[in-house]
Amino acid sequence: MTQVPITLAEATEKAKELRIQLNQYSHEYYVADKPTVEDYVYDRLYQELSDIETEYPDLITSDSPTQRVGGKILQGFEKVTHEVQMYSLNDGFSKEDIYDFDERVQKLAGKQVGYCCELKIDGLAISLKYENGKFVQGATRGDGTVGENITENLKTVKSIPLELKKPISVEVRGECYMPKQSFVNLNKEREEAGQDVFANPRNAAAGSLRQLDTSMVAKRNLSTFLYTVADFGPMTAQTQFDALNELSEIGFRTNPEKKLCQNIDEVWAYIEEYHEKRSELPYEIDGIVIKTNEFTIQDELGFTVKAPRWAIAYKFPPEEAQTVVEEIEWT
Ligand SMILES: NC(=O)c1cnc(OC2CCCC2)nc1N
Repeated sequence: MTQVPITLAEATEKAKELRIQLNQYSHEYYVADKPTVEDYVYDRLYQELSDIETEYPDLITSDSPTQRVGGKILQGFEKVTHEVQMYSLNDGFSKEDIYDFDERVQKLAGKQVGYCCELKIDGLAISLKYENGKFVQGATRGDGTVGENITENLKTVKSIPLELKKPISVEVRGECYMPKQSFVNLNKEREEAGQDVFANPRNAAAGSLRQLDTSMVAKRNLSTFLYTVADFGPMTAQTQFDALNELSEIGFRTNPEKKLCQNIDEVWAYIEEYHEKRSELPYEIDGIVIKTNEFTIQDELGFTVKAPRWAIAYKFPPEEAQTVVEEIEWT
């Protein structure tokens, strides 16, 4: 047990200092993927904060790192109506589909347009709402109009900031996913415990977010990549590429592999590049998402009932079953 400051005033000051320091270390590790301290440094400061909060429970704040471990047992998930519909994507399966998409876009836009290309993360679409910089609501996509309130579960996902770098009110959307290695470890644990294993990381992420015991979610090492701004608040980006950078600046985790392509040939080259690199990535992708970069063009092209006209998802052919080469024990 570390020495707990004797006065409430000292404890209040020390708790605030520790929260800021721990949240910074957590951002570096879980959002920026650039940790600057060893785990034991984090753990020691965490223990100090936890001791102070145990001594002075009134000092616990919603953005304290101690709140990430969950521990609530939920009765169920309330419904949430998305003010801005969460659209799905039209799919393309061939080079021809992608070139046809480009032809349609150029015809509608009346000019050559640039595209923002993003890896298509194979997870679960989520929506995150912030008021004055504080995380206030997290929800699943559901049918695009009505989803489920999974705020308590998403609070345990370390890459989701509980407080933004600016006290702004925005709604953002992205993918919650389980890294490949976490999926392998989880299935190994489940197999050893005689439980059913998950078929793929996407199902494992979905199953984890449906847990009613939030401490279970905290242990599943889920992560996120954010890619859409539904309510811009004071955000100023005028293109998708800039929006991704702005999301990162205010504290969200975004995927670093994005590329701004000047024409569809560059888009196709990007698709081939990441079809090659797919197996090396620490998370599963099932394709590439191609979006017209300028928001003015997106506004011009608009949406069909279910999907934007200004985007298409190129789906990779299903991965050949990985032939696992068993290590032959040579006697
Ligand atoms: N799974 C993904 O990685 C992904 C999915 N969707 C989108 O954008 C859609 C969202 C609504 C209109 C375009 N982008 C992505 N990167």
